[in-house]
Amino acid sequence: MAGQDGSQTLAAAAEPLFEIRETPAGFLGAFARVPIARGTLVLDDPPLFTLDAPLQAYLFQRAQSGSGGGPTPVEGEEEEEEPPKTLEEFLDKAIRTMLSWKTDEQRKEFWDLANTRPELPPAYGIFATNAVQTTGETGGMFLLLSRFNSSCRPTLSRPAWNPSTNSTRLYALRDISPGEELTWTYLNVTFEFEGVEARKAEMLRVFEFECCCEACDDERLSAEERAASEKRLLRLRRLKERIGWTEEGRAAEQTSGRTEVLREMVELSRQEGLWETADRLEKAIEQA
Ligand SMILES: C[S@@+](CC[C@H](N)C(=O)[O-])C[C@H]1O[C@@H](n2cnc3c(N)ncnc32)[C@H](O)[C@@H]1O
Repeated sequence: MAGQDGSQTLAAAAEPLFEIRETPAGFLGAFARVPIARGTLVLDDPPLFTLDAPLQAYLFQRAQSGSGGGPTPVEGEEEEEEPPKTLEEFLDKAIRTMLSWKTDEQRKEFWDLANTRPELPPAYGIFATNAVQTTGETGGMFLLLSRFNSSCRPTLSRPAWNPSTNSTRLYALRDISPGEELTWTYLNVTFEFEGVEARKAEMLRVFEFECCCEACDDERLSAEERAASEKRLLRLRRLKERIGWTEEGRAAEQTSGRTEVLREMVELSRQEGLWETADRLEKAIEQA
């Protein structure tokens, strides 16, 4: 797909790190083209535009109350269109305005993105399907990041907004082989659930899709692997409860056996493919 490979993102790399192509599930995703070492900056993507939700809600309210949603139009440039009746229509219009400032190619790439929210006005539907938080309640629309799928065993870190480069970044959590899918976890709490079904239900509730990643899809996971995964997740959850992560729990951090519990959690996280969790737990051991 034109303009949708890693060469755009990391111009310094000798070869593009990834390509965008169809996944076995039939939608698009990002795949490693070359071996990628753990810790590599895989994506550094500036937003096409951002949308500040509270500001937009405020402007919509102002427009509704008749105090105007923007500057007073000059003679001959009054709005001819019907004013938006709902916040969704208002946001859709704001997005279309921002798109009008972009190039034809950028607009095309935006309109080609996935839209799993057909109940919404179309530009806002694309935004709702793909946007990722930058800071506070601001959502960023990223043309490349939007092609990266979710996995409950992600190969990449969660998007980190970098205010100095005005871009969001993804790093490799482990060594990645050519052909492997590059994913991050849309849900940040992969072992907070009473098993895989509860996690899938939460994905459906929050993101409105049935997760078919390698950790969730029964077609990609044997019954034994699934049972082992369930067992690990449950054990992780129990151990986490035992040592506690609240301020209260921290007070009890030095209780005997805590380091052993953390070590067991690191091992279980690695076996489960939760590399970021394993790293965080290792840091906690170092700091103890
Ligand atoms: C940000 S887009 C990712 C790229 C998208 N697959 C595409 O074709 O452009 C998010 C959408 O991709 C799909 N998706 C991402 N991760 C998924 C997963 N683990 N299981 C099922 N669908 C997923 C969902 O439809 C979701 O709304």
